[in-house]
Amino acid sequence: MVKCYGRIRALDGFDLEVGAGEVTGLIGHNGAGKTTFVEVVTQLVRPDAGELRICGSDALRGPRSVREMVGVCPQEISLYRTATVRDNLRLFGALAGLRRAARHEAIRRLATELMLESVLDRPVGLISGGQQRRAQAASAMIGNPPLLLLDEPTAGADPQTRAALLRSVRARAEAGAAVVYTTHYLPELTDLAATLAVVRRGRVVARGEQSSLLHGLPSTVRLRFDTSRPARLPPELARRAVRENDEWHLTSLDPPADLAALVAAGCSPTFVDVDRPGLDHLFEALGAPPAGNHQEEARDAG
Ligand SMILES: Nc1ncnc2c1ncn2[C@@H]1O[C@H](COP(=O)(O)OP(=O)(O)OP(=O)(O)O)[C@@H](O)[C@H]1O
Repeated sequence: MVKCYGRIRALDGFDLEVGAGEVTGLIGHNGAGKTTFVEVVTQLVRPDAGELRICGSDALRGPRSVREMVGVCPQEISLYRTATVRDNLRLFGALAGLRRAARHEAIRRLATELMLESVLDRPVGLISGGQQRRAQAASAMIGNPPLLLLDEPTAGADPQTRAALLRSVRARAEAGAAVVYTTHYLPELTDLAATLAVVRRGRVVARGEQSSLLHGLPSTVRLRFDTSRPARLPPELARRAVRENDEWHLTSLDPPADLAALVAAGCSPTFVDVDRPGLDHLFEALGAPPAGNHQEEARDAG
């Protein structure tokens, strides 16, 4: 798929397939093209080239019913602020083709699932940001669409809101929905057992299970030693270690082996913790520019 804005190639050969029941984490730096992809799938933006298939049907040229197969939770809250949460959900339920009784039941179920019962009859503009996020997610899920697109649904959410949203997303995937989940936060994708699609400069540059994409990337082993005696790391480890205040940070592909080597050299730490490789390591390994580098992305695209 291709989408250009003047000289910027926001999508430049973007190719992604997500199976029923699969949660795919769409990750990438700011400006990589994630939101543009979501906008194309929800038909807010028309691509310059490419095709979009939803449940096997051509969504760009097909009937409206194909477009109704997508539930979307955009980055910005897009509910009617003066209407109550219940009325918003009724409207989205009707748009998704639910009849009155089914709508009523779906609102009851989602309100429980997303902890919205106490605010159902309050105007959206008067509830908290976290409650608005949950209401937004409920509006995307109400018709049980086979494809769910969630663009940073937990941005700014407190732990309780985050947990409720993640539970709901998992339940939708277990019920068979294909879910595309955009986030800058890898632990959420671990909680969702999501596969990853790493986006860079308008295309998917890495795709697969988290474990396989993170395999072979180094961990950081954090070590502290008895402050009364100077730590003497074996030279092979010292080359890979940096000191930060009272901690040593050791880059390691095999933390157990490195710890064994430390102890064998008579250098026993008083504290050990291992930071597993995360998104930063993955981006680094893929050679992406530093986070938030809009200008570089835009310039390189031009
Ligand atoms: N309407 C538009 N007009 C011009 N350029 C645009 C428009 N929308 C997006 N772009 C450009 O397209 C590129 C991709 O933007 P997009 O918003 O898809 O990135 P993103 O991966 O969603 O970023 P973020 O993580 O910041 O949300 C960027 O260079 C952006 O500036």
